[in-house]
Amino acid sequence: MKKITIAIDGFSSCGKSTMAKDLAREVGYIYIDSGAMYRAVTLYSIENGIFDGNDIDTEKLRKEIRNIRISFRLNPATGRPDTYLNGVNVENRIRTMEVSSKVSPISALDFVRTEMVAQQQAMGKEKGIVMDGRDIGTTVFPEAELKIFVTATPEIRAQRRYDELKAKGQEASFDEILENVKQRDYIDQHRDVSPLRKAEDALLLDNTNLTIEQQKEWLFEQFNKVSGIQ
Ligand SMILES: Nc1ncnc2c1ncn2[C@@H]1O[C@H](COP(=O)(O)OP(=O)(O)O)[C@@H](O)[C@H]1O
Ligand SMILES: Nc1ccn([C@@H]2O[C@H](COP(=O)(O)OP(=O)(O)O)[C@@H](O)[C@H]2O)c(=O)n1
Repeated sequence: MKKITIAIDGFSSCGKSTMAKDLAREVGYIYIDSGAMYRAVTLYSIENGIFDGNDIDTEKLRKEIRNIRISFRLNPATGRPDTYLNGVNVENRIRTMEVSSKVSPISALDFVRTEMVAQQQAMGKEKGIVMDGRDIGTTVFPEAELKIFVTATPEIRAQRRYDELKAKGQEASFDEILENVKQRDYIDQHRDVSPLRKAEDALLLDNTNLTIEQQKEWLFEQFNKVSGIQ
């Protein structure tokens, strides 16, 4: 069967990467978490003096962006890819609230997006890829054969992220997470470059009332329909 490209976009913390990873593993495709790439650039910026409070030294980041190398390697213990920043595993460090609170302004910078989109398109050259993010169906792979746009209520999304952080033993406040989810949605939807929006040809999935298993089944059905006619 011919390999296709699958783009999964949508709002923060609604389950995009969970369904994308499951599908990729099942059908033997590559999975790329594009949000992890923006999070890695944000971590780099925090650790390299690019932030002064919430102010970003954009000129410094512009000079350094080409030296920020992001890659993914399978973690045999979890069976999932870990994110590497310049060769160092940063999977846990990119998931903190500090990174979450700074990632959307970094992602709004045009030169950051140009670099990340180029890296993402190179990763998907051979097809057989599932990528999730905010602009995959609109900008990174506008020709993707299967496009999904996922949403759920902000409260449900915040609860899911809260449960996840708690399960990992991280300090978390539900109110702070809800505020962050809403703030990121707003910035992501209103930025000038590649704002978060549903591609016209994307299928809409509201998974507020779906379990992980139900949404996985739904995605498989869509995959089988589309890949069957390629
Ligand atoms: N349908 C669902 N019901 C309950 N929890 C879910 C569902 N889908 C995903 N989750 C959980 O919600 C959290 C956020 O999911 P994730 O896939 O990381 O979202 P996203 O990639 O959209 O930010 C994870 O802890 C995941 O296990
Ligand atoms: N393709 C993408 C993916 C993420 N992002 C940015 O990166 C942030 C983190 O993405 P993420 O997918 O890790 O977000 P979560 O919903 O998983 O928390 C988003 O809020 C966006 O600001 C983006 O701009 N474009």
